[in-house]
Amino acid sequence: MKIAVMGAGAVGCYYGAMLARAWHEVTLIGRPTHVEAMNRDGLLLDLGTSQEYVAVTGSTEASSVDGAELILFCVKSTDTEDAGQQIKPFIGKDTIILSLQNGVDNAERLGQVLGQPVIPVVVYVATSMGGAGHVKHHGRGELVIGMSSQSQVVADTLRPARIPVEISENADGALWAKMILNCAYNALSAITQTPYGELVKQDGVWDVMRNAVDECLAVAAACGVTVPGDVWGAIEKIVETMPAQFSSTAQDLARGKPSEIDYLNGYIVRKGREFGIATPTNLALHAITRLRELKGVAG
Ligand SMILES: NC(=O)C1=CN([C@@H]2O[C@H](COP(=O)(O)OP(=O)(O)OC[C@H]3O[C@@H](n4cnc5c(N)ncnc54)[C@H](OP(=O)(O)O)[C@@H]3O)[C@@H](O)[C@H]2O)C=CC1
Ligand SMILES: CC(C)(CO)C(=O)C(=O)O
Repeated sequence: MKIAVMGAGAVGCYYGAMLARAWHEVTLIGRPTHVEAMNRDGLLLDLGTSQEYVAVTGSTEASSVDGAELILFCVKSTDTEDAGQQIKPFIGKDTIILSLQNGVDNAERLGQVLGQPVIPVVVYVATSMGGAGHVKHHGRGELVIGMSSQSQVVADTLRPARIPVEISENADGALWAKMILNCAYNALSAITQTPYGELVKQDGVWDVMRNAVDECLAVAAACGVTVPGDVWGAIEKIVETMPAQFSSTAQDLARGKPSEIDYLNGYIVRKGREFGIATPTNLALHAITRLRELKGVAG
């Protein structure tokens, strides 16, 4: 299949590499340094225990989505509208579009820009960029994709490429479950530049997280969302499974990059206002993270 990835970063490069390894024709659209490295050497897929160069086509041009049957949209939530506008003129009417992004409203926002349906995907993977054209896989890789007439084709394409896929009637709920976990950890880790294991040792931190989560659940209920699974159990598990991890928001701030906080705690605050639900903990976490973002973490 002809596949384009919009946003050749940690997530886009990982799934792009897995698909290219399974003999799909993959074009990754990204920034010049990554694109040059991928076109020169191939994309280095670093699985920890093994490394291999995968043949892909790199491009800096959004027009390279032209002719793609499947698009994986993998930019940060802050870039959804811009990147969507860039690819819009080149998308076919039957092209399948997946949003592989955190936050709960990217598929909807992208769909509004493109004027065609976008399938939301919950991404359970840990990846990072190790340098130009070098993606590191740290664990997991499963995707939960929303139900649509195109979802079975997507699953049949991804599964043989060793990408575990579940089609869910409640992908929105699963996106919320992940966002609630992000609302509990990301801002606290970012503001204090502290890994999770250390964070929760401080008196009161579990209480702050519990308050943030209760607010999120109240807002989810007002939005008519059923959040699946044991939300608090999943939050407790993070400390056990990744005590040394800094949140992606902490990493963004440390690198001086815009974070996705407006689409995490910030989203809860906006939705809370809409429904008349007080969200003081999320409000404080969002505002302080934004201030740290503006001033820089060393400031
Ligand atoms: N990394 C992970 O392990 C996980 C990430 N996620 C989610 O997946 C999404 C993607 O995250 P991740 O891959 O880590 O982010 P990255 O920042 O690594 O990747 C996004 C890439 O897209 C590039 N980009 C943005 N806009 C354009 C554009 N218009 N044209 C070309 N390139 C563009 C960015 O460049 P630049 O930075 O220069 O703007 C960046 O290189 C996020 O929503 C994240 O929360 C979900 C689960 C796990
Ligand atoms: C799961 C968690 C909290 C892991 O760090 C994450 O998704 C993030 O950092 O954004």
